[in-house]
Amino acid sequence: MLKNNNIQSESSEININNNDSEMKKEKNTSSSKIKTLTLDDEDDDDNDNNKNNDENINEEQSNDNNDNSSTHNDDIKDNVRISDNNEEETSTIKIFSRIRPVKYKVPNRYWITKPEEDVLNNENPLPKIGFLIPRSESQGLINNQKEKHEFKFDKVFDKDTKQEEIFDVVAKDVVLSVLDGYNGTIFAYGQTGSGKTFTITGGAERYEDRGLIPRSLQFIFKEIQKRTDCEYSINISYLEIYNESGYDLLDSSREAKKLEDLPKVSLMEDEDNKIHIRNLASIPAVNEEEALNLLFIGDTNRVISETPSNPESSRSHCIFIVTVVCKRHGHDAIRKSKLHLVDLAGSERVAKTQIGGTLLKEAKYINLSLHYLEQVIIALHEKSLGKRQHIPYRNSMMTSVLRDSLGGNCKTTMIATIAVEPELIEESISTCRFAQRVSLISNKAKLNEEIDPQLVIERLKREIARLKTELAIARGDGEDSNEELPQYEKERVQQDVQNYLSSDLVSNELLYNDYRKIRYAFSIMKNIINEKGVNESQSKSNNIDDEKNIIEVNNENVTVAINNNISNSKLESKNIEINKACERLKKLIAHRDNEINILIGMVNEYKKKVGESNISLNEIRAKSKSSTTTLSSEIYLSLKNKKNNENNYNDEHEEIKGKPNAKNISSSPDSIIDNNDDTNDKNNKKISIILSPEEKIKAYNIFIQTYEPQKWIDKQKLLLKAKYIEAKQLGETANNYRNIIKSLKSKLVNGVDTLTPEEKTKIGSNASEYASKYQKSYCHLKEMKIEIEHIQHLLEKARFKLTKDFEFWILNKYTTDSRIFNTPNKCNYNYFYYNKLYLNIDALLIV
Ligand SMILES: Nc1ncnc2c1ncn2[C@@H]1O[C@H](COP(=O)(O)OP(=O)(O)OP(=O)(O)O)[C@@H](O)[C@H]1O
Repeated sequence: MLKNNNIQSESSEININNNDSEMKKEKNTSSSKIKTLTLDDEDDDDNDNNKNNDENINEEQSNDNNDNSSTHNDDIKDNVRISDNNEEETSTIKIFSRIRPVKYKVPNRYWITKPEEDVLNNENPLPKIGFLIPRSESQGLINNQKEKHEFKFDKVFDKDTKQEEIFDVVAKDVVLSVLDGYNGTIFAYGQTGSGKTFTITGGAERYEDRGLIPRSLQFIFKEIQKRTDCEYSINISYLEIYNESGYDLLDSSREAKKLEDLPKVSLMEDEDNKIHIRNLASIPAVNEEEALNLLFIGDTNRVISETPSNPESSRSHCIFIVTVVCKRHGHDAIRKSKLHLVDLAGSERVAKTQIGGTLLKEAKYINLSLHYLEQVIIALHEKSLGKRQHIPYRNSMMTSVLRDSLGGNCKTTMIATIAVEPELIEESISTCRFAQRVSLISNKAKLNEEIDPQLVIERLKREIARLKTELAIARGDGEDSNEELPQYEKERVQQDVQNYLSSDLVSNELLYNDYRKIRYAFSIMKNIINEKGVNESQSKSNNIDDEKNIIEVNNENVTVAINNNISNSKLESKNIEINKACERLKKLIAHRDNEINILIGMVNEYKKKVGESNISLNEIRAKSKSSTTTLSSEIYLSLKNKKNNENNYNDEHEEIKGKPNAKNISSSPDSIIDNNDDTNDKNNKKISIILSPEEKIKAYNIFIQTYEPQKWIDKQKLLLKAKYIEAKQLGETANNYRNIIKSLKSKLVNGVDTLTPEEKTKIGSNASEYASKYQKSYCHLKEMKIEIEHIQHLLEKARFKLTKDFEFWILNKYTTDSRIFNTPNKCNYNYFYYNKLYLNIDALLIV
């Protein structure tokens, strides 16, 4: 059961370490006791250890080259213990590998060994993935280079594995544990382009390609519905770590054009060594749609703020956090757990990539943080062997955030994404080696349960009220008289009894110190029990008595019981009951009606948006017809306020400012550079290229002809249209069912006295048949809504990407080929300034 959580965005401080398993009062973690965490704030001995670890890595890697590389530690793997009190589970991190489909035909240099095929290793068989690196003939005849490399995994997923299977095997158990109150982490590791984002978030093309995040959200909300003994609240956060700085991806207050526009988060550590993320929004989601919407906001911010240096690859680490709070009915303790879904940046080594500039800077940061991750993993292994105590989590932001996921209070799973193209195999072997080390880490997942003082107060208040009532009765203070209970009091008691019987809450009690009310409540309950007994015996015997017709419309637990053959004295009250049940049914239908209208409104909106996205794709063309001064491309480049940059920046700034009449020129339709220097924020310069309408049309037409994703965009638009038609038909069918139910119901009500019992039975079973049809089409419509929203989101992302790609394309064209604009002189003039400015700014960004 999900708590209808209307709270605003929760505290902007997220506590990562939920490592208090014992019931205890929340400790005072006031800001005075929390200190800001600086990442280089590491003990000296760690630096020494880092050095040792470097050596260890090398040593381990060279070992791996010389002997069997199946280092997956079977002893530890088997050693999953559950402590006596069942609140703490020690287990090693599970590792999986997933092979990405090859992008072109390549020689097959890998194989998968299933456990049953592994005749040499029968004791603890695990699947293996193997790679072949043929010996290089250029190294001569005597060549000891190892050709075959094999690695064990808990499971190896081959190229054709569906996303659904990945979720079922890799994520389901972790998500279930999170709902039970344990922390869980799933992280993807692998080289650029090996399928980490595809696995964690999903593919950008098809609904079936949804990744672990949307599937986990769907699973969580479905599971919560089933768990009626608990009240859950779910909060979502989405963090991106780029070059050792953290950003909140769920910010929708500002129009982010680049990563630096997003709110920056910081890490704090309290006196209990718990890490808190400051300034990261934690937004409540009451249903799957809301949670998916937050994912979409984060994903869109991710796309918009993608660094231009390498648009094809994510150069940052992204962590999607689901916080689950569970209150069990009748318990004072609450369970608070977190699910981290982590998409790490590409793990390729800098040395191998011939890159420079911003890319090199990014790669260094990525490598550094992944290197620190590796160090943490090695240190954890050494700790398990008793060789060291301290783990250098604080060396990087990513390891600080994932502190509990690695060797802490968490059930962690890693998925190694593998590319098997021959030129990428070496990197894939590195990924597998990394995974083998990860598999050695042992985590202690604890049940994150703590007493909630609020719940205790509520329980004590109830207890006091009960004791007061009992005391009043014991003293004889309770009201008692021979007078009959007034009608309004009777109705109130009736309502109380109904609430009492329908509520799952243990806290829901009937407390009266008036004997008349107590007696009346008992009589109501007696009647209900008697009636229930009659109904049950009837349905058991499956023999519909001519005298008694019972119609059950099982639509969201609404049961309409109509009993015809009842004594005159009870007839009136039965009629009231029937009317009440009809009213409830009416309300339910009106409610559903409303929901269907909303859904239909929504699909209509999508239809409009499909039209709009057509417009947006041709936006530039359309707008340019009506305006001569519209910007076709605006690129906001943020200059960092670094002292060492300032001089460069000011020089550049002066140079542009010094150009004659920049502002006057901006109103002309010719291509110019508009240096918008009246902004207050000196660090945020806006550089615009203004093209004439003709130039814009021309540029866009050329761009779109070769824009590969356009084909996919067109296909998705068609698909969306088809889905819309399907949803509309489904909505109409549901409406028809609803109308039929309505007319059957009124037939029944109007014919209470005139219809024969057979007729009533028939109408009743018809109504229940249509109710279940209605329910089915309603559920189907709801599923379609999510699918339509997903496609819509993919299109939105594609639209952002198209805009960005067009901007960068136009920028490159500007700098390389001004002929397309047909105004060679002016373009050359602008090209000169623009190109110069752009390059300089790019240089400034490399701090
Ligand atoms: N299992 C798969 N099935 C189909 N396509 C896949 C699969 N894995 C990856 N792809 C495709 O390969 C491309 C690269 O994948 P993806 O972006 O997930 O890589 P990545 O590891 O996240 O890269 P980076 O580290 O650069 O972000 C994408 O176009 C993606 O759709």
